[in-house]
Amino acid sequence: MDTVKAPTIPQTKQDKGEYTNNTAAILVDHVFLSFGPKQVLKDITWSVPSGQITTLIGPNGCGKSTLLKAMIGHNTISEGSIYIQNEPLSSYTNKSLAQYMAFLPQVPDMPRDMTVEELVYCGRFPYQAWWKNTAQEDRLAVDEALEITKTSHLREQLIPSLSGGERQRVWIAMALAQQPQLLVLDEPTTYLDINHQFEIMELLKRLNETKGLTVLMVLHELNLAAQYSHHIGVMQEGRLVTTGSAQEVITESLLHDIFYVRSTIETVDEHVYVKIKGLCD
Ligand SMILES: Nc1ncnc2c1ncn2[C@@H]1O[C@H](COP(=O)(O)OP(=O)(O)OP(=O)(O)O)[C@@H](O)[C@H]1O
Repeated sequence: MDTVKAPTIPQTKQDKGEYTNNTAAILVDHVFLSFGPKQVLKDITWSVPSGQITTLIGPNGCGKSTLLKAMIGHNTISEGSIYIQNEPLSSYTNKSLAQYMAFLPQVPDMPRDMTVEELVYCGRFPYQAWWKNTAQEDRLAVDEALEITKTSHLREQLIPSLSGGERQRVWIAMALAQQPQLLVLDEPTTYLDINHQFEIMELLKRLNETKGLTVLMVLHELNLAAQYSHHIGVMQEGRLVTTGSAQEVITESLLHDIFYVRSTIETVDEHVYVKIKGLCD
């Protein structure tokens, strides 16, 4: 590992002592990213706290997926630095990174002729080596992942035959078989009905609470983001415009300025509920 350590990033929340660099799962330091002449990420500095659920929100095309992929090394940044657990991202091998984090893209490639069990076994790839027999550990990890995601009964079923909700749980099972400390998901509730959206959120919450899994995701549904996130980052036109708890971040004026909608925000027992009334005039 490289000896370069992550810098101290003065952000409002960190200044308040709410979390520190020591607990940063990922730290983004003055990151810029361009695709050809198009600058998509503009001077982003952010710390994703370990052991928490962090969500990135923002309008279509503002750069959320691009930032997410940059944070896990799938997009090459033009300027700035990214640190994973205080070590430069560049000091990780693909394998060591895959043992630390699992990534679920927005639309994962769908293997046509694989069963659920075979797919979940793919999550064990980072642990395989020719000199090691990991069969027993692999089986335990796969069984546990299937059990946690309530997909054991689907073991023998082919992936294309699953419903949207089942498929999403199976992808999460594959990610869990990877035994990551950090799970990164790009819009995990897309295409799911409201019941299955909550089911996925409850699963992530349970994993966070019982296994200490750090979760970083992109969500469009503001009520889910508000209800399930400890920490929220808001993007607009390639910039991270604000970060904080749902109560701090999700306000009527923010929804007006960022999404151009009129809303009412209600807080009940410290939970934030968003009611969208319509477009701004
Ligand atoms: N590989 C690429 N090459 C060129 N432009 C890209 C590439 N990937 C993303 N972009 C552009 O970068 C901008 C941000 O895209 P990104 O997917 O990060 O937005 P997003 O906030 O995740 O959007 P959405 O909410 O619609 O998924 C868009 O204008 C997109 O066209």
